[in-house]
Amino acid sequence: MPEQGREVDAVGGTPEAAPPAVRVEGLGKRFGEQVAVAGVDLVLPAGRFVGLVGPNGAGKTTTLSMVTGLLRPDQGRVEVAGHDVWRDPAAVKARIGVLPEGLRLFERLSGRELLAYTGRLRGLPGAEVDKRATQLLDVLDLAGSQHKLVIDYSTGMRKKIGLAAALLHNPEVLFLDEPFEGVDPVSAQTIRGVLERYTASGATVVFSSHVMELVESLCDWVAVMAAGRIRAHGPLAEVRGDAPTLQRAFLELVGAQGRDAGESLDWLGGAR
Ligand SMILES: Nc1ncnc2c1ncn2[C@@H]1O[C@H](COP(=O)(O)OP(=O)(O)OP(=O)(O)O)[C@@H](O)[C@H]1O
Repeated sequence: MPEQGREVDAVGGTPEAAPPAVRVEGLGKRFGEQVAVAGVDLVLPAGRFVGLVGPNGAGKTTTLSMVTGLLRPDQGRVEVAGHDVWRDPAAVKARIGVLPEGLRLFERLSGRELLAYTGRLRGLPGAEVDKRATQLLDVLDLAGSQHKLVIDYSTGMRKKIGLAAALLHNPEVLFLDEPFEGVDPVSAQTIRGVLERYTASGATVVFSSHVMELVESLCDWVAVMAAGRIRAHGPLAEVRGDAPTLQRAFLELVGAQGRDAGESLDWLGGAR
């Protein structure tokens, strides 16, 4: 598939019996004249920490929205944990947790109430919801703010309560759009710990990010997207190839090496 760019590995040793966490075939979406996703084929094996990276406007959010059942594709199909997202949405939604971009929460609930409500919507028994909510609030350092209304939360606190809500039912696959944006370094470290523990238990995390160092240090599987297409995907080491860092490999893959870094802004800076 030359138009899909280089596929650097097969499914990475996942046993035949276990369905991949995500299987995407011929996925496409356009908004008027703008092609946001231009026919993506992608297989993400289960149990991995997957990073979806790409420049602004590459189509990451549109892809994640279609994969998680939030946006209907124009073409193609998506399976998550072996279930078709658009034919069997209830089965998929029971198995996934989502932290979308521009997270919309029930603003007039407190953090604790939001988790109680989410847990009950997920069909968990009340006592179990309370137990898990207490643990998540504690681990994510939100216990002190649990009775504050969500509308009064900071950006980072909103990410953390959104993450707690997405994890509450212990999903098989967790999708996170820019989970570390607006999160302070201490909280980022906490979130990392939670996610590492979660994937170590066999679950899958798929997250989008612009921060290559973060992706390099967290992920064992990477998909690089540009202009609506997958440029490369596979184990981190293979996508990085001979490049010294993922950042360098990324710049080469998306064709941004040597781009004019502001030389044309001859009026900027200097003496007035
Ligand atoms: N609702 C929409 N209406 C019109 N165009 C859209 C819409 N959503 C996305 N697009 C366009 O589709 C393309 C892909 O956008 P998308 O948000 O998926 O990119 P992204 O990789 O998530 O970018 P970023 O890293 O900046 O968040 C862009 O050109 C964007 O302008």
